[in-house]
Amino acid sequence: MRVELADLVFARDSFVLRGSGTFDEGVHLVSGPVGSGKSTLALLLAGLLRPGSGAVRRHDVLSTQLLLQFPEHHVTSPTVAGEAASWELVPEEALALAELSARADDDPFHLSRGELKRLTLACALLNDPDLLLLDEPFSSLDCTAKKKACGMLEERDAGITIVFSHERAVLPRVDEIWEMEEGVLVARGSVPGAIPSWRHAPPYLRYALEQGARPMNIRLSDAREALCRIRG
Ligand SMILES: Nc1ncnc2c1ncn2[C@@H]1O[C@H](COP(=O)(O)OP(=O)(O)OP(=O)(O)O)[C@@H](O)[C@H]1O
Repeated sequence: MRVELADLVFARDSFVLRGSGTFDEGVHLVSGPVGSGKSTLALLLAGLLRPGSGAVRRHDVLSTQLLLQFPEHHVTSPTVAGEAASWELVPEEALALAELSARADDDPFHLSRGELKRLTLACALLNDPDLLLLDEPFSSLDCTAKKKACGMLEERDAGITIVFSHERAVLPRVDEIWEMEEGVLVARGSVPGAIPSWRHAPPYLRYALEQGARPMNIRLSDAREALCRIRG
Protein backbone atom coordinates (compact mmCIF):
# COMPACT_ATOMS: atom_id res chain seq x y z
CA MET A 1 0.00 0.00 0.00
CA ARG A 2 1.18 3.54 -0.69
CA VAL A 3 0.02 7.11 -1.23
CA GLU A 4 1.53 9.06 -4.08
CA LEU A 5 1.57 12.82 -4.54
CA ALA A 6 1.85 13.56 -8.24
CA ASP A 7 2.91 17.18 -8.85
CA LEU A 8 0.36 18.40 -6.33
CA VAL A 9 -0.40 22.12 -6.38
CA PHE A 10 -2.90 23.82 -4.08
CA ALA A 11 -3.32 27.60 -3.90
CA ARG A 12 -5.28 29.66 -1.38
CA ASP A 13 -4.91 33.44 -1.42
CA SER A 14 -1.15 34.06 -1.47
CA PHE A 15 -0.30 30.62 -0.01
CA VAL A 16 0.77 27.93 -2.50
CA LEU A 17 1.47 24.32 -1.54
CA ARG A 18 3.50 22.03 -3.81
CA GLY A 19 4.34 18.38 -3.24
CA SER A 20 5.57 15.27 -4.98
CA GLY A 21 6.60 11.94 -3.52
CA THR A 22 5.43 8.60 -2.19
CA PHE A 23 4.39 7.66 1.35
CA ASP A 24 5.03 3.94 1.82
CA GLU A 25 4.04 1.80 4.79
CA GLY A 26 5.66 2.96 8.02
CA VAL A 27 5.77 6.11 10.12
CA HIS A 28 6.44 9.42 8.36
CA LEU A 29 7.13 12.72 10.06
CA VAL A 30 6.17 15.88 8.15
CA SER A 31 8.04 18.50 10.12
CA GLY A 32 7.96 22.25 9.71
CA PRO A 33 7.27 25.56 11.39
CA VAL A 34 3.83 26.99 12.15
CA GLY A 35 2.09 28.15 8.98
CA SER A 36 4.31 26.18 6.58
CA GLY A 37 1.36 24.16 5.22
CA LYS A 38 1.27 20.93 7.26
CA SER A 39 -2.46 21.00 8.03
CA THR A 40 -3.27 21.92 4.44
CA LEU A 41 -1.28 18.91 3.23
CA ALA A 42 -3.05 16.67 5.78
CA LEU A 43 -6.44 17.83 4.45
CA LEU A 44 -5.31 17.20 0.86
CA LEU A 45 -4.10 13.69 1.75
CA ALA A 46 -7.40 13.00 3.51
CA GLY A 47 -9.30 14.08 0.41
CA LEU A 48 -10.98 16.96 2.26
CA LEU A 49 -9.35 19.57 0.01
CA ARG A 50 -9.00 19.24 -3.75
CA PRO A 51 -5.71 20.12 -5.42
CA GLY A 52 -5.71 22.81 -8.10
CA SER A 53 -3.56 20.52 -10.22
CA GLY A 54 -1.80 17.20 -9.80
CA ALA A 55 -3.24 14.37 -7.73
CA VAL A 56 -3.23 12.34 -4.52
CA ARG A 57 -3.22 8.68 -5.59
CA ARG A 58 -3.99 5.95 -3.03
CA HIS A 59 -2.79 2.46 -3.90
CA ASP A 60 -4.42 -0.37 -1.89
CA VAL A 61 -5.46 2.13 0.80
CA LEU A 62 -8.98 1.12 1.81
CA SER A 63 -9.45 3.28 4.90
CA THR A 64 -8.22 6.73 5.89
CA GLN A 65 -8.46 8.51 9.23
CA LEU A 66 -7.47 12.13 9.90
CA LEU A 67 -7.06 13.23 13.52
CA LEU A 68 -7.53 16.97 13.64
CA GLN A 69 -5.24 19.28 15.59
CA PHE A 70 -8.04 20.34 17.95
CA PRO A 71 -9.69 17.22 19.44
CA GLU A 72 -12.87 19.18 20.29
CA HIS A 73 -13.65 19.14 16.57
CA HIS A 74 -14.15 15.36 16.74
CA VAL A 75 -16.71 15.37 19.57
CA THR A 76 -20.20 14.13 18.61
CA SER A 77 -21.49 12.51 21.82
CA PRO A 78 -22.54 13.78 25.27
CA THR A 79 -20.44 11.16 27.11
CA VAL A 80 -16.89 9.89 26.89
CA ALA A 81 -18.14 6.29 26.44
CA GLY A 82 -20.55 7.47 23.75
CA GLU A 83 -17.71 9.24 22.03
CA ALA A 84 -15.73 5.97 21.84
CA ALA A 85 -18.86 4.16 20.62
CA SER A 86 -19.28 6.77 17.86
CA TRP A 87 -16.00 5.41 16.42
CA GLU A 88 -17.77 1.99 16.27
CA LEU A 89 -15.54 0.67 19.05
CA VAL A 90 -16.20 -1.20 22.28
CA PRO A 91 -16.05 1.79 24.68
CA GLU A 92 -14.37 -0.18 27.51
CA GLU A 93 -11.49 -1.12 25.22
CA ALA A 94 -10.95 2.43 23.92
CA LEU A 95 -11.22 3.97 27.38
CA ALA A 96 -8.75 1.45 28.80
CA LEU A 97 -6.20 2.30 26.09
CA ALA A 98 -6.77 6.02 26.71
CA GLU A 99 -6.52 5.45 30.50
CA LEU A 100 -9.91 7.10 30.90
CA SER A 101 -11.99 4.18 32.20
CA ALA A 102 -13.10 6.17 35.24
CA ARG A 103 -14.45 8.98 33.03
CA ALA A 104 -16.91 6.92 30.92
CA ASP A 105 -20.01 8.91 31.92
CA ASP A 106 -18.38 12.36 31.84
CA ASP A 107 -19.04 15.02 29.22
CA PRO A 108 -16.13 14.88 26.71
CA PHE A 109 -15.82 18.66 27.06
CA HIS A 110 -15.04 18.13 30.77
CA LEU A 111 -11.87 16.26 29.82
CA SER A 112 -8.70 18.30 29.54
CA ARG A 113 -7.56 18.87 25.97
CA GLY A 114 -4.71 16.42 26.61
CA GLU A 115 -7.13 13.75 27.84
CA LEU A 116 -9.41 14.34 24.87
CA LYS A 117 -6.42 14.03 22.53
CA ARG A 118 -5.53 10.75 24.21
CA LEU A 119 -9.10 9.51 23.69
CA THR A 120 -9.20 10.42 19.98
CA LEU A 121 -5.72 8.92 19.44
CA ALA A 122 -6.79 5.69 21.18
CA CYS A 123 -9.96 5.52 19.05
CA ALA A 124 -8.04 6.16 15.81
CA LEU A 125 -5.41 3.56 16.66
CA LEU A 126 -8.01 0.92 17.54
CA ASN A 127 -9.80 1.63 14.26
CA ASP A 128 -6.49 0.72 12.60
CA PRO A 129 -6.97 2.55 9.27
CA ASP A 130 -4.64 1.85 6.36
CA LEU A 131 -3.76 5.54 6.26
CA LEU A 132 -3.59 7.41 9.58
CA LEU A 133 -3.01 11.17 9.39
CA LEU A 134 -2.21 12.90 12.70
CA ASP A 135 -2.23 16.70 12.66
CA GLU A 136 -0.13 18.04 15.55
CA PRO A 137 -0.80 15.05 17.84
CA PHE A 138 1.55 16.44 20.50
CA SER A 139 0.36 20.05 20.69
CA SER A 140 -1.16 21.11 24.04
CA LEU A 141 0.25 18.00 25.74
CA ASP A 142 2.79 18.12 28.55
CA CYS A 143 6.01 16.16 28.35
CA THR A 144 4.62 13.05 30.07
CA ALA A 145 1.53 13.06 27.84
CA LYS A 146 3.70 13.48 24.72
CA LYS A 147 5.77 10.45 25.73
CA LYS A 148 2.58 8.47 26.33
CA ALA A 149 1.22 9.48 22.88
CA CYS A 150 4.54 8.46 21.27
CA GLY A 151 4.35 5.08 23.02
CA MET A 152 0.79 4.55 21.75
CA LEU A 153 1.87 5.43 18.20
CA GLU A 154 4.84 3.12 18.30
CA GLU A 155 2.50 0.21 19.06
CA ARG A 156 0.99 0.60 15.57
CA ASP A 157 2.83 -1.89 13.40
CA ALA A 158 1.04 -1.72 10.03
CA GLY A 159 -0.27 0.75 7.50
CA ILE A 160 0.88 4.25 6.65
CA THR A 161 1.12 6.73 9.53
CA ILE A 162 1.87 10.39 8.79
CA VAL A 163 2.57 12.69 11.73
CA PHE A 164 2.36 16.42 10.92
CA SER A 165 4.13 18.32 13.65
CA HIS A 166 6.16 21.38 14.55
CA GLU A 167 7.13 19.56 17.78
CA ARG A 168 10.85 19.69 18.53
CA ALA A 169 11.08 18.11 21.96
CA VAL A 170 9.41 14.69 22.19
CA LEU A 171 8.99 12.66 19.01
CA PRO A 172 8.20 9.02 18.21
CA ARG A 173 10.35 6.55 16.31
CA VAL A 174 9.88 7.33 12.60
CA ASP A 175 10.91 5.73 9.31
CA GLU A 176 10.91 8.73 6.97
CA ILE A 177 11.39 12.48 7.41
CA TRP A 178 9.74 15.12 5.27
CA GLU A 179 9.74 18.88 5.73
CA MET A 180 7.33 21.62 4.75
CA GLU A 181 9.33 24.66 3.71
CA GLU A 182 7.06 27.64 2.99
CA GLY A 183 4.49 25.42 1.31
CA VAL A 184 6.91 23.10 -0.48
CA LEU A 185 7.09 19.46 0.64
CA VAL A 186 10.72 18.29 0.75
CA ALA A 187 11.66 14.61 1.20
CA ARG A 188 14.65 14.14 3.49
CA GLY A 189 14.55 10.34 3.17
CA SER A 190 14.82 7.38 5.48
CA VAL A 191 16.03 7.53 9.07
CA PRO A 192 18.85 7.48 10.15
CA GLY A 193 20.42 8.68 6.86
CA ALA A 194 17.98 11.61 6.70
CA ILE A 195 18.77 12.99 10.15
CA PRO A 196 21.79 15.19 9.23
CA SER A 197 19.84 16.96 6.44
CA TRP A 198 16.74 17.60 8.59
CA ARG A 199 16.63 21.41 8.88
CA HIS A 200 13.85 21.55 11.52
CA ALA A 201 15.59 18.91 13.68
CA PRO A 202 15.28 19.18 17.48
CA PRO A 203 18.23 20.84 19.26
CA TYR A 204 19.22 17.56 20.98
CA LEU A 205 19.71 15.90 17.59
CA ARG A 206 21.74 18.84 16.30
CA TYR A 207 23.90 18.61 19.43
CA ALA A 208 24.40 14.86 18.96
CA LEU A 209 25.39 15.39 15.32
CA GLU A 210 27.80 18.20 16.24
CA GLN A 211 29.49 15.81 18.67
CA GLY A 212 29.96 13.34 15.84
CA ALA A 213 27.23 10.99 17.03
CA ARG A 214 24.73 9.52 14.58
CA PRO A 215 21.49 8.61 16.43
CA MET A 216 19.62 5.59 15.11
CA ASN A 217 16.33 7.45 15.24
CA ILE A 218 14.88 10.83 16.15
CA ARG A 219 13.81 10.04 19.69
CA LEU A 220 15.59 11.71 22.60
CA SER A 221 16.58 8.26 23.89
CA ASP A 222 18.35 7.50 20.57
CA ALA A 223 20.31 10.77 20.74
CA ARG A 224 21.29 10.00 24.35
CA GLU A 225 22.33 6.49 23.43
CA ALA A 226 24.46 7.76 20.50
CA LEU A 227 26.17 10.36 22.72
CA CYS A 228 26.82 7.74 25.36
CA ARG A 229 28.52 5.52 22.83
CA ILE A 230 30.69 8.28 21.34
CA ARG A 231 31.94 9.20 24.78
CA GLY A 232 33.01 5.61 25.26
N1 LIG B 1 -9.03 28.20 6.06
C1 LIG B 1 -8.04 29.00 5.69
N2 LIG B 1 -8.29 30.12 4.97
C2 LIG B 1 -7.28 30.92 4.56
N3 LIG B 1 -5.99 30.71 4.83
C3 LIG B 1 -5.68 29.62 5.55
C4 LIG B 1 -6.69 28.71 6.01
N4 LIG B 1 -6.08 27.72 6.70
C5 LIG B 1 -4.76 27.99 6.67
N5 LIG B 1 -4.51 29.12 5.98
C6 LIG B 1 -3.18 29.70 5.67
O1 LIG B 1 -2.48 28.74 4.86
C7 LIG B 1 -1.10 28.68 5.26
C8 LIG B 1 -0.75 27.26 5.69
O2 LIG B 1 -1.52 26.97 6.86
P1 LIG B 1 -1.49 25.54 7.58
O3 LIG B 1 -2.54 25.55 8.63
O4 LIG B 1 -1.56 24.49 6.53
O5 LIG B 1 -0.02 25.55 8.22
P2 LIG B 1 0.57 24.60 9.36
O6 LIG B 1 1.97 24.32 8.99
O7 LIG B 1 -0.33 23.43 9.56
O8 LIG B 1 0.51 25.51 10.66
P3 LIG B 1 0.25 25.04 12.20
O9 LIG B 1 1.52 24.38 12.64
O10 LIG B 1 -0.04 26.32 12.91
O11 LIG B 1 -0.93 24.11 12.20
C9 LIG B 1 -0.91 29.71 6.36
O12 LIG B 1 -0.45 30.89 5.76
C10 LIG B 1 -2.32 29.90 6.91
O13 LIG B 1 -2.47 31.19 7.45
